[in-house]
Amino acid sequence: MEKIHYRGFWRSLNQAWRGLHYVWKTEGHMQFHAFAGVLVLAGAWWFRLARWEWLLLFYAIGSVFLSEVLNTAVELVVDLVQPNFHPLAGMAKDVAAGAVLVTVIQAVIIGIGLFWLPMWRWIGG
Ligand SMILES: Nc1ncnc2c1ncn2[C@@H]1O[C@H](COP(=O)(O)OP(=O)(O)OP(=O)(O)O)[C@@H](O)[C@H]1O
Repeated sequence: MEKIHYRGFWRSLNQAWRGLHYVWKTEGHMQFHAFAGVLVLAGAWWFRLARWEWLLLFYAIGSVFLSEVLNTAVELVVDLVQPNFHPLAGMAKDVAAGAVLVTVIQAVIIGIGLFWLPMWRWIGG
């Protein structure tokens, strides 16, 4: 019984990983978000941000990744159920894209809030 649970766990993990791999391969935006995330974390290291600031950045970056993954899932389902043009299909995709925009705006606001002071000091302001 335990063994079946164990196998189920690894299979689920493998399926989730396959989903993430699909998003990475097919969504150029995801690669851009990852690149931006790495830059932001490098900035956090450079400016020696506090631990709580790192946590906030991870939260912001994770939110963007999460919304992009869910957006891709919505696009796939919409294309599956409505491959032809339909206003509702388009709106469903637009709404899902709106979720990504919300998290990106949130991340930008968090980034500005955390970085403006260290950057201001760094440029000698
Ligand atoms: N079946 C459809 N019916 C009507 N409009 C659609 C349909 N599919 C897509 N659209 C419109 O085209 C836009 C782009 O859809 P598409 O599937 O190309 O997403 P995408 O450009 O790949 O998005 P992303 O860049 O986030 O991956 C949607 O936001 C929607 O407005």
